[in-house]
Amino acid sequence: PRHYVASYNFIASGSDQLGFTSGDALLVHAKPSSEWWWAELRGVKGYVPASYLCQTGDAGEEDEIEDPWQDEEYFGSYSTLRLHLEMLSDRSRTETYRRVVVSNRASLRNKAVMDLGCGTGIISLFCAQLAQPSVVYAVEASAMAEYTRQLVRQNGCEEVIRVLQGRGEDIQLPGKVDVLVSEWMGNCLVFEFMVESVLSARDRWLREGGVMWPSSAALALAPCQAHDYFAEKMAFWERPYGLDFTPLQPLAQQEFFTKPKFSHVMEPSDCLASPRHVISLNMYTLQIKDLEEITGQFDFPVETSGTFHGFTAWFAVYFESLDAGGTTVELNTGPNSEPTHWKQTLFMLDQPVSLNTGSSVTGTIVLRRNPVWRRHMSVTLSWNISGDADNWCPQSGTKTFPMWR
Ligand SMILES: NC(=[NH2+])NCCC[C@H]1O[C@@H](n2cnc3c(N)ncnc32)[C@H](O)[C@@H]1O
Repeated sequence: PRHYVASYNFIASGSDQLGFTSGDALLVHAKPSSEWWWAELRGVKGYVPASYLCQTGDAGEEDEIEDPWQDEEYFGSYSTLRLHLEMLSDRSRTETYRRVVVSNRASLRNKAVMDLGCGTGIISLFCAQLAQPSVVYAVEASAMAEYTRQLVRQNGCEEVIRVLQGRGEDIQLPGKVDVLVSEWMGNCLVFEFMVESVLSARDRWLREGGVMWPSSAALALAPCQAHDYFAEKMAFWERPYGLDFTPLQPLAQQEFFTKPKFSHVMEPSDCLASPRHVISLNMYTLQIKDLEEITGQFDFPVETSGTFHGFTAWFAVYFESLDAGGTTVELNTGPNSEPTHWKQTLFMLDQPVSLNTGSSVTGTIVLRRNPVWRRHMSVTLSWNISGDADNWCPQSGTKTFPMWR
């Protein structure tokens, strides 16, 4: 963050704007655009007009406008093998995409396909190797694209696959495509918000009546116990080495339970109620503006008495057949399916609550996209425990988890 002083008064006109008086010292946290910056004044944050401010201290040295998509860091992370190895090593994920190609091989004949965010090109290679599309546009923004070209040649697919290095938003295709396939899913389905790039490519390049793979997506949720995680991060401070370290527990709650826990492996037996799909996305009708705030409702009848430590979330995506009436292929990242590299995401409550069968946990989940950092979001879970008269614990609560900003 950098210090600026206000040269003029500014009256805020939107709920997300920050008003100030000439002479105020503001802290600028981010510069998502050259017109509006994200700043703080006396603990309040909001958008401010950049032209009203001038830098204090080392004036003149203008720091670069930060990219709200953090594309340099994002695509940088995909230019090394680490993430590609993780994804390719995820057999459930990769075999599912292969199964989609194989079960649609006849209908893929002579079709034009776009593989958005192809990475090493695995999906494109499946298409060219296991079916006979007329062309596959393999689009990849990171430096990996150079190697993807080599892999295409190495596997004799250069007749069919054309690797285009660039962002899906920027590249030009010679024509529209019949199928838009992508592996865009992040934690809690939308983290990283690559889904926006997929929708942008759909609107630009998918022909009328073309097919989206995945065709739909769902976020699943369940109230759960997480005894191991709670013991490891919170109960630990009760009596380490015979000493009482409980004054550290508020710190532990802040440090370990404020953000969601990625890559959590939940046992099916940890579920206190049958998991539900709380959010469903239709990839044909979903609009980019819908991504700003996605809300789901839930009502979980408690089936297993136990300790309600938090909620666990995961996703499933569905690939409809190119043939009317053909079978839909599912990729499910939940605790009852083949493990995947996404595993599940655990949201820990501040205080565990004991739950008895007969009660129910009802409430909402809201995914709110970060207005400044466009690949980030927050998840707000609000719950109400009803139908358990003899329970003295707090009956309702709400908690907002940043992912990550
Ligand atoms: N499932 C995920 N969470 N990530 C897996 C796919 C991500 C791959 O798509 C590439 N990628 C991501 N966004 C884009 C984009 N807009 N244009 C081109 N390539 C992209 C990225 O460089 C990486 O190789």
